[in-house]
Amino acid sequence: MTRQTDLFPADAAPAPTFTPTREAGLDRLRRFVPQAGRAYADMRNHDLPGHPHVSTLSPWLRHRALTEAEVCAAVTERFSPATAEKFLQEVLWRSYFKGWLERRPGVWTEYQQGLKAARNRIATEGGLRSGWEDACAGRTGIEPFDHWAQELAATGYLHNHARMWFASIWMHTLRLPWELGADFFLRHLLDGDPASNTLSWRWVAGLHTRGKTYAARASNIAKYTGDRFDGWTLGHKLRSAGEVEALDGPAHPAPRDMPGDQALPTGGRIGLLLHEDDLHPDYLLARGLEAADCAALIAPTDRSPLAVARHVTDFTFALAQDAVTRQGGTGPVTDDPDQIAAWAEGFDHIVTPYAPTGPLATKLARIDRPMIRPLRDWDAAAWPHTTGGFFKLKTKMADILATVPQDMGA
Ligand SMILES: Cc1cc2nc3c(=O)[nH]c(=O)nc-3n(C[C@H](O)[C@H](O)[C@H](O)COP(=O)(O)OP(=O)(O)OC[C@H]3O[C@@H](n4cnc5c(N)ncnc54)[C@H](O)[C@@H]3O)c2cc1C
Repeated sequence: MTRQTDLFPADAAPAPTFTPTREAGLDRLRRFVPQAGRAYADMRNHDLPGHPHVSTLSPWLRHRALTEAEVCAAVTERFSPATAEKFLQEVLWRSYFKGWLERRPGVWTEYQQGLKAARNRIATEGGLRSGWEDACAGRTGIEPFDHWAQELAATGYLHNHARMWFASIWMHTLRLPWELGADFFLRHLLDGDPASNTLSWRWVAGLHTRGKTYAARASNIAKYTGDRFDGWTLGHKLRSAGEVEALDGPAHPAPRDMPGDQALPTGGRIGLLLHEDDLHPDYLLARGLEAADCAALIAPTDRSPLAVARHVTDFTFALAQDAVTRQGGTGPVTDDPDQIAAWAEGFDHIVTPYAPTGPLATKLARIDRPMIRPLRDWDAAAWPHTTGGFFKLKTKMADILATVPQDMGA
């Protein structure tokens, strides 16, 4: 998936690879843990070749092939929560976005409508279309931006700081609709997530924290990329902070109620349906689930109306297959809800992890069959505090970490 070009010199540290198994995720976690304390707090903002200062765990976390609880457990076994606070907070950002969107599913629909409108515009506005094509292909002439576009397409991953700079340049300097940028990310990121991606793009646009936008600065890019890019030239190409304006949009909808937990059935033949949003049924097994078989539903191609990168579909499929195999399952691993419906006929009950707002939940809803959807303790603890800003959730970190043993089924 990676390629060598001027932007990927042969002597640079190799890009991380993402093997689609839980074992590979656990191995990445074991190697990262010693760095999750002060080293992470000091260095996490540096976007350097090989990404040595961050965990690169997101492709596994996004699909819950590794869970937030077990990642936090591994880190807090080594460091006190105070020493690892920065890292633990980043994991909580994921829970914040997942809960925020779950409580306001209309924002996902609004994004999809915005994307449709933006695609209509590129069908009729030639200038916009070529600007969008150049941005996706990494040929805008803005050197770091072009590098990140190519890095994303080649590796399926971008550092958080690069994502922020990229999104800012996309909408504030290139003046492209933010929804097209969010779509470009979703089509290529192995960790592409309806909540983290949509809400992060909205945050850079000034739509999440209303009126507060993020401006990419040349000096900041130069500093945190190890001076790989010429900051002086870049400074003349980027719109300055004073020229960057927050976008306007409708007010946030009021949060809907928390989803309830559901008890496991006490008898009958049970089929366990895993899915791309939760591939590790540790909490269900700990609650006493005894399933006769296991299958998995995925929806990577539903991330976008455009073609989703092959590395995304392959990764998602293989990770789901790995999860079913680990459970000794013989059921289908598929993006076809009809196949799942046919498999489900062999059982009295279907149990499936609660699926949050996004393409998978939409697909799951097309299966005309009642399902039991237990909620993870982690989500049950975090999501009630996602009705406002991140700060509210951050203050609940100790309570959320307290759910780790139940969530992991320890
Ligand atoms: C415009 C934009 C789009 C993004 N799109 C996605 C996306 O589609 N999917 C996704 O998982 N993350 C997304 N993020 C958040 C973040 O960039 C990635 O989670 C992070 O870079 C993943 O790399 P890592 O595993 O090395 O992170 P680490 O720094 O090692 O953090 C550990 C874990 O914490 C979580 N995390 C860290 N930072 C954030 C954050 N800012 N928001 C939410 N969760 C976070 C991730 O699960 C990550 O694996 C986006 C950020 C921006 C600015």
